[in-house]
Amino acid sequence: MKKPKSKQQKLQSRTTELEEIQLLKEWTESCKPDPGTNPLSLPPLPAKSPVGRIDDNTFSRYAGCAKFQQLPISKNLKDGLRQSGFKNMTSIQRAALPHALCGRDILGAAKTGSGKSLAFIIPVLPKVIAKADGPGGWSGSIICLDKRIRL
Ligand SMILES: Nc1ncnc2c1ncn2[C@@H]1O[C@H](COP(=O)(O)OP(=O)(O)OP(=O)(O)O)[C@@H](O)[C@H]1O
Repeated sequence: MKKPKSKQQKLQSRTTELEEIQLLKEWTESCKPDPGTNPLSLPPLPAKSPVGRIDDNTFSRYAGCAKFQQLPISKNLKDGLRQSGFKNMTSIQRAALPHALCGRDILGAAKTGSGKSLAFIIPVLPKVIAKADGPGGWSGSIICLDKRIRL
């Protein structure tokens, strides 16, 4: 059984989490794709190119990247995706995620089973986690207008 974390350990891990959130914010902001552009028109990152912070003021490009591991999302989320077998993004994910992660509204359409769910869930999770301990708690809304709800 896992030993419960001490108060000190909990504080340390929350501090690390907040540092990561700050880093992801800087990364997301500094490499925003131009509004209205289609990330699918950009080439994927070369296979072995560095991901994340490259030097003090430079981060890797995430628009056009083809792998979840190249996105500015937390290590926990990347681990979860990898453990679930998600490695390469589908086209709708590649097109939507770079804009959605930097806070833009997206209107996307893609056929059934093309991976739309992860395209809208991944951008919501970091916001929910960042606000988990803040005032007002956390929330996210997903409005589904499909035949199950119209019943
Ligand atoms: N990048 C990916 N790599 C591999 N499998 C994926 C990926 N993204 C989603 N999937 C899988 O593809 C299947 C369909 O995904 P999902 O349900 O998100 O599609 P959808 O476009 O939202 O479908 P619907 O139109 O029915 O709502 C699921 O089994 C999901 O786990």
